Amino acid sequence: MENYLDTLNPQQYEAVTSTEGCIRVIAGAGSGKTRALSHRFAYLVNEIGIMPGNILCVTFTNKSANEMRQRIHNLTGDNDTGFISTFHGFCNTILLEESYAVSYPKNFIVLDNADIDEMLRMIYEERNLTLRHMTFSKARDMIEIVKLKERPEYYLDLIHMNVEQLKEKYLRAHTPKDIIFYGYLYQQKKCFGLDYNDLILLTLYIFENHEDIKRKWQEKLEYIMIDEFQDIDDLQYRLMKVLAGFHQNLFIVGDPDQTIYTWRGARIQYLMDFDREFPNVKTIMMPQNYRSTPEILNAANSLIAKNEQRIRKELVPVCPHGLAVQVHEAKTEKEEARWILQTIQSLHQEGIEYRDIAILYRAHYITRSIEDEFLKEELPYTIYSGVQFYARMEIKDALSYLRMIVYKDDLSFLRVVNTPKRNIGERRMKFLKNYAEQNHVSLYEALKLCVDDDLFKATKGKAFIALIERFSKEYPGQPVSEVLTSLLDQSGYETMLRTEGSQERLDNLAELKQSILDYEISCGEEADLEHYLAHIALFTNADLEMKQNSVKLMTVHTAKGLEFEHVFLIGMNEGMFPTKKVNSLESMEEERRLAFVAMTRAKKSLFLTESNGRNFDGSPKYPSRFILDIDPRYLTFTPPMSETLIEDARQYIEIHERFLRFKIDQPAWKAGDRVEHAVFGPGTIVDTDPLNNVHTIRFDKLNTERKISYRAKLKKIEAQ
Ligand SMILES: Nc1ncnc2c1ncn2[C@@H]1O[C@H](COP(=O)(O)OP(=O)(O)OP(=O)(O)O)[C@@H](O)[C@H]1O
Repeated sequence: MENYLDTLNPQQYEAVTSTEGCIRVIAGAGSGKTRALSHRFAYLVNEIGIMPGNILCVTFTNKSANEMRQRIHNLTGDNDTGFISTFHGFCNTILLEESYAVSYPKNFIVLDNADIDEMLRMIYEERNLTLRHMTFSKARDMIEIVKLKERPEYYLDLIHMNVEQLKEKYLRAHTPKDIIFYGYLYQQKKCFGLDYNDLILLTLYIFENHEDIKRKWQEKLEYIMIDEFQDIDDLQYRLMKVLAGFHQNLFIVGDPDQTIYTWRGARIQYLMDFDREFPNVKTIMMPQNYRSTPEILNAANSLIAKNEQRIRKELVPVCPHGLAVQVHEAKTEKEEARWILQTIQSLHQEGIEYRDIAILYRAHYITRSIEDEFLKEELPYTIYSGVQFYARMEIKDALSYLRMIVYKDDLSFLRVVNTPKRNIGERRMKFLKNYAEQNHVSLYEALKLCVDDDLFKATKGKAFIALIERFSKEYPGQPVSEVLTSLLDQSGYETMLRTEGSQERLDNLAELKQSILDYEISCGEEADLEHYLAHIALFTNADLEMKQNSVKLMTVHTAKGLEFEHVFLIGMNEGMFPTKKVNSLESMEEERRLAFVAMTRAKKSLFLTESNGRNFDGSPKYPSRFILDIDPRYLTFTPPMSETLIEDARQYIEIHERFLRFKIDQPAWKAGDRVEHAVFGPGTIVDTDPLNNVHTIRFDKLNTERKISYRAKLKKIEAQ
């Protein structure tokens, strides 16, 4: 049998066999990072004899964790694949053991967006807020920003305050922002719900305050490996440092050209400064690319070379030659979609499977015209990460039923008690809420205590309680997939969908059951219901298996880490890719890296498409600067682009670049600051919007507020 180590190139081999101390691998796209990581894990286990449970391998998504687990299983033959998870997933695992240290029960709930929305709904209802005050998605963003930036100590409230104290704080809040924020903390504490930030912060808190617990985990983790290190953020970095504090065996892999999460707090500096932060770091470079043809790599290399803030490195092709990268310019968006469809049809006629084709784009809205064409011609396609699969109504309902039989928590109760209808509508629910509040019991307990009252006579409350009690007793030891199947059947949920004729929803449930089966197979013994529920909130749409034989449509962010035989990168117009939102040179460089990530997903062929015409605001459409950045020797244009269009585009891009280069050398103003404007005189900053580079200022002499660009010179008026 071929030794698994023989499949590695010299750099990969070095990375795999350098086990002690701090190792940094700077690797290019498609250079076999995943291969290096999985083989290193296998090497530690097979050759050195390390126990898998003493290795932590951190991946960026659950999907990559699953893939990694599978690969490692194949290499080691061992069912115990140690800790392979995201940072959040790993904190979840730690908290399942240690949450008592912050007085949280073992059955805390990991909240996903839909849970948070459910809480927001309650808060809005209670405090008469409407979506006009803030949409749910803005409220979620606001909560995250407040947690990360404005009140980073918030978690101390969550840990030290009891429900009553948090409720006090919530009731005392009077601005919509405070009401929502404290309402959310109160709701969180009520059901011991934790969101992604809390998972990491609570873990860090426990480590900082409990030396024994910290030491236990540090000693356990003899080897730590981290993938996609270029996208690590502050909290994750802090956590990593603590975890590696004892054995100091840290292996990190990253590609500075693939940082695409700066907007979410990723700091590439951690990768670049790693050798200064840690002792005796060994750096290994992996430039060979095994994925793409030299034609694709030449084009990608010449694009990324345009970034100024960058360490120069080129991807070195290993694959044989293929076709040139094709650029297609269409007259309209509709024609662009039509061309894509026809090209896919002819690829298919040549024997290429639909599943090997991916369409990538910067933002979702662009898929509409593609979908129109595909639907007309019945070309099979799947959109990834549109509405999050796990956020779909029927999926949430099904998971809430599962959660209900384990946790009997209020959130799940609210979702399922009257779905299907059990005649427990608004009035009865209000009664239950009051009762629960006054008697300090959960809603489910309240129903159990009141079900014999007259108010509940005409309901199916009793049957619901019997169902939950029966399943609560019976689920331990049963496979999750079986529990779910009978629960959906006996609760009447599936019948309800069938009566409604919701075939799509039934199909989604079938998909969920399939994903649970896959989960059971990949997790082995750990696959009990509690474990499943503890991890489900961390799953995302991208984690679902991409099984169907259909063309895949997804954003470039979703495509990160994936590869496809044939890639169409579409909507390559100024304002779309790069997006309009770019407002600094740094974010333009991040945008270019994103285009680089997109191009390097392709193995055999790559098509870049764009269209003429006008944008929504009436301005003319230009081809993306990223197309013009690529050395034309590496592109074939079908049809050739008009010289005047290229000229106009270049002019537009030059002006835009000049604007981006314009340095804002102002002190950072904040709301409340008194400033002097050259024309309007003194005023007070009401708000500042760094995304659009604009302040809102109330000038003493004007009746209404003005939006003033960061470009305007302002002088500080010192307080008297
Ligand atoms: N030594 C090797 N010999 C042959 N093929 C290899 C070798 N190393 C990796 N490959 C192949 O190259 C491709 C890319 O590998 P992998 O997905 O591990 O890259 P990556 O560095 O994680 O990519 P990216 O960062 O772009 O997502 C895979 O198809 C893999 O099988």
